Amino acid sequence: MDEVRIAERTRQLLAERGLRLKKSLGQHFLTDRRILDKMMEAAGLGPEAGVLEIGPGIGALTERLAVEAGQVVAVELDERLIPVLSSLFSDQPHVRIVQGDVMSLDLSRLLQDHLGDCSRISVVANLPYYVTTPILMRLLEEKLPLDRIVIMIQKEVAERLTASPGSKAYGSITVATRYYAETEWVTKVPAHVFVPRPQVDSAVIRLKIRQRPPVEVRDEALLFRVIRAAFGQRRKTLLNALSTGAVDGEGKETISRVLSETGIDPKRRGETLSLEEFALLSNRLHEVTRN
Ligand SMILES: C[S@@+](CC[C@H](N)C(=O)[O-])C[C@H]1O[C@@H](n2cnc3c(N)ncnc32)[C@H](O)[C@@H]1O
Repeated sequence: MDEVRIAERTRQLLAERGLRLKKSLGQHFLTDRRILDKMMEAAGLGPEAGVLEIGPGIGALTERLAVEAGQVVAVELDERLIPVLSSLFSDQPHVRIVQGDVMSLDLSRLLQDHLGDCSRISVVANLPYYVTTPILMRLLEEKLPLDRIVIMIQKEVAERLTASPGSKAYGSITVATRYYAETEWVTKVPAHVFVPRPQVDSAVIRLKIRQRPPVEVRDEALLFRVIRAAFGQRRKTLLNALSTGAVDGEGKETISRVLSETGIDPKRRGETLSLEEFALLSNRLHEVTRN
């Protein structure tokens, strides 16, 4: 089906059910088959693969996942969409629809209950934009048994997640994400392929979850505090940004010593540091402040 026909079908389905879309829930439905093709290619599914979809809407992506994956569990917050989804997949027992908020559900349990028999599990989703970052950080920080995450998100956020050190888009979320996953750009998605059309462009990115972090870190929580502090005051030098007490109350003297011992120029700005340098810094800080 081409884009215009899918868009028509989407509008018709919504009209038949008397559904008015909720902007507050980020309800923009995808109508472009070629974008779905690219998402499927990036996800590399198969009969042994299980998929968690977040926000199935009226099932544009779910229909493709049902064909390409062995098991699918799709979590939708909007109760009004559940009957639409249930009737669409009533004869496909390998697709389970769960009503709930992905931010409060027990995801580890959900994956175990529905996808426990799959040899690998991916998240594939066109995420609601108002809650993209919290969802992504939850998926990563909980260390769920995931292999890949293929998500459509706001283009600016995709640029942040795939940015290089020193670039304008590089931020604390770039570094934090890199600790858990290898992040790649898949494709840009123009606003006109959605019904209704959002105000911003989107993009699809892929995260390959790492078996183990690429750097050795003594204290993960401290690493993330250092990253947040360094980016919290982007205009300041590293020495000044980290000496405001934001990292465990440490003052200028300790921070200066740690920077000199790790060979990191105190005049650099936080946004130029790589994950490896943040790890070096937080490990040294851990040693110095522990003794
Ligand atoms: C951008 S739409 C994607 C719809 C569909 N997957 C598509 O591609 O056409 C996001 C969907 O996420 C749902 N949603 C919003 N917040 C949610 C949450 N906290 N938990 C689960 N689903 C949510 C919305 O109701 C909406 O259906």
